Amino acid sequence: MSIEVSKVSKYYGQQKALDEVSFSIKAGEIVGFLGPNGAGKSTMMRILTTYLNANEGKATVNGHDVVEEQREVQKSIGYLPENNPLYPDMYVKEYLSFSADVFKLTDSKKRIDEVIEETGLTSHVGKKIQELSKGYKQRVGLANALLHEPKVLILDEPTTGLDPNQLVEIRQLIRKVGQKTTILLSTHIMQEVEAMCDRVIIINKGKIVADDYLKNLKSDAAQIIEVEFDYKVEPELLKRIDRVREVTDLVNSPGFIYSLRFETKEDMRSAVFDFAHDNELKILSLNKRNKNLETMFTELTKE
Ligand SMILES: Nc1ncnc2c1ncn2[C@@H]1O[C@H](COP(=O)(O)OP(=O)(O)OP(=O)(O)O)[C@@H](O)[C@H]1O
Repeated sequence: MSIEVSKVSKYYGQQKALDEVSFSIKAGEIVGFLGPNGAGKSTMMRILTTYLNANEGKATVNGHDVVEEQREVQKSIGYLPENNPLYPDMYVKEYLSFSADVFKLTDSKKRIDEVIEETGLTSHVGKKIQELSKGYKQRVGLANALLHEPKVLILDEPTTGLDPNQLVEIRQLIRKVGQKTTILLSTHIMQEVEAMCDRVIIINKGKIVADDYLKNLKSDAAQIIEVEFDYKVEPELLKRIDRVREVTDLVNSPGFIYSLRFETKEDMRSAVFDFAHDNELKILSLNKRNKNLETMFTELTKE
């Protein structure tokens, strides 16, 4: 296992930021660590990168204990912290050389050129970091995290503050890096996970509330049918349709539109047509969509 976390708890004073968190990540996986603000993502990442100690539980990275073998963990892990701390006055190459010295890399010149190439920084090496766009600053942060060829990369909200074009580029870069490296990345945006990850671990208020591969979560997704009738219908009546879980009267829309949520993979549109026929209603429009992962995330992390 690349990362193994077992019943880790962390307190800040009285506050429990992590509550018996357990998960394991196999070599080669790209895993999204998803949760709303304050869920405990950064705290977990700081524990894995040895910057913070847990109060209870055990965590290992590449088989090394994060408390007992900190040096070994640091050697085998690349970390891009939230807010990507860089030295704005340094030139890109100068900064990477400085980091390589800190890491005590041998043959650092060759390795620096490799990471510059890998992260698409070639045309920007002669620039000062402060002159770079946010997207290119993230590339420098990634290049820095990759310098010592870590087996595991930990990226804390790597795409925060990027514009849509930069977002696409950094996501592609992370996917590319993920072909050779195990990645755990945190975010509070579900689409982000869909764009980059094979698997998602959802954390809320310090507890893991879901941990699965995206392909499984997608196949479990329920369906939502939005239907417009020619007449007002009591939601209670709509709840009698077979397998309806929830009825929402979309009162803000013009017309009589209702959203019906079904917990089944079977296409339920014909049941809605039958309902309209039996109740002498006409269907003016009908729209079926699968419950997306965004909805699932909202449900799992609501107050
Ligand atoms: N140094 C600290 N001292 C006290 N409380 C802290 C400290 N760091 C984090 N916390 C609290 O612990 C909880 C978890 O915080 P953490 O930063 O790990 O969450 P997060 O999921 O990374 O959030 P965000 O997405 O906002 O970065 C929050 O309630 C936060 O206020």
